[in-house]
Amino acid sequence: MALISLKDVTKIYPKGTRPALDSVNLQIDRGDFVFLVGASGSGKTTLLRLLLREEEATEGEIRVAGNDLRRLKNRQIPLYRRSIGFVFQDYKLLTNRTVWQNVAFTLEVIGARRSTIKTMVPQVLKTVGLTGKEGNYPHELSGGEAQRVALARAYVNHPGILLADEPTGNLDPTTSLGIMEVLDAINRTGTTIVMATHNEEIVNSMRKRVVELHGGHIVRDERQGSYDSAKFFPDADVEARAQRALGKEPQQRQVQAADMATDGQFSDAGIARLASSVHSGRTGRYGEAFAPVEETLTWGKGLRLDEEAVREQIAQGQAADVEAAQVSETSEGDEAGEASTTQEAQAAEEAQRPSDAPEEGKAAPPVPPQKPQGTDERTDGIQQQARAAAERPESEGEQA
Ligand SMILES: Nc1ncnc2c1ncn2[C@@H]1O[C@H](COP(=O)(O)OP(=O)(O)OP(=O)(O)O)[C@@H](O)[C@H]1O
Repeated sequence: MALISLKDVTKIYPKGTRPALDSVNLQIDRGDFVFLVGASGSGKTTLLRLLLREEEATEGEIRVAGNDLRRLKNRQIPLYRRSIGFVFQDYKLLTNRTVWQNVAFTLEVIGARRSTIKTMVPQVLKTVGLTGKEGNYPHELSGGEAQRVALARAYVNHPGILLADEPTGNLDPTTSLGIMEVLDAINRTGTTIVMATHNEEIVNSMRKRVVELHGGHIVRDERQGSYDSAKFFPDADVEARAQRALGKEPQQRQVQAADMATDGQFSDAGIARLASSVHSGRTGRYGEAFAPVEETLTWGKGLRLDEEAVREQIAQGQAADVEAAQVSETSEGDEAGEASTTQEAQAAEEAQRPSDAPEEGKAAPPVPPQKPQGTDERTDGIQQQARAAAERPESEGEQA
């Protein structure tokens, strides 16, 4: 049975003029790595939000690891979400906590033992390449490092499923490569990954399953797919036609050259292709190999109900010890002039954990955690391959 299954799922937002998702059917197996692609507004984020149960489907059935999301009661949602890692484009780190504390927090709220935390946090920080940065606060990190903390936090309790919405959206090509290495390593431990992206370089290099949305419909589902933004961005199409009109062949897709440059040399061909492409210095249609997407993300703004639920609980005196943490997180977000972030909401909802705990037996079973299988070594291996690809003379790639 599929780990994730959507049957005739339609989502119409209260103010939506047309369905954000329209009769979507999708099955994702355990261990899959799925790229969700499609133009802005095609429904990628909506699909992820439905899986996280941040939004409810208007019609249709969604099952995740045996949970029928329609039947999930409000009090079961925090536990359900705890079994899913999620990563956003803009990190959502707790700004008043160090790298170590950000990662440890995820374990603390699920009641992990101090000794477990002491073992797990350094392991995961090593996996994402952040050893040595444990004491840094988020503002003392680069964008790539901050995203690695977000990944570490999403992964530290080895979720069966990791959802990522444009996790490389704000990052430069090399940093994006690092993030993809980590995601690839996480996927190899058995975690199912669903990642929304506009980044054709990544999709074309990694050759994973590609599910393409258009106007809320799935228009393509390929095992080892690619992504050609020319289909979605008229200017790219116009550019190609203009080149033809001038008697020039439009630029070869980078993936072909990258593919040939790395052919047969790396067991981890996807990352190696991406590394080769990134380090070749070739640029995409928009002048950058990894052009940042427009700031159109909507995901992560929908957890207010949970925050309300926490506030209510605090008011009822059920979580007096939680209040200080909740207030400090909220005021921090406010000080930054931002709406409270999903992570903060997650933190708040996680902070409910002690009062939730007795419910655990009744709640939907979490996605079985994945056992780490030498993630560190794999990541090291991938990094070595990436470095090797980076060190290869550029001319090789160009010749290919
Ligand atoms: N909270 C909301 N209320 C009303 N309409 C919404 C809401 N969130 C998204 N939509 C609409 O639903 C459609 C799908 O949006 P969604 O954010 O899922 O697209 P997307 O493919 O993730 O886009 P992007 O790549 O820009 O993030 C869009 O038409 C959008 O305007």
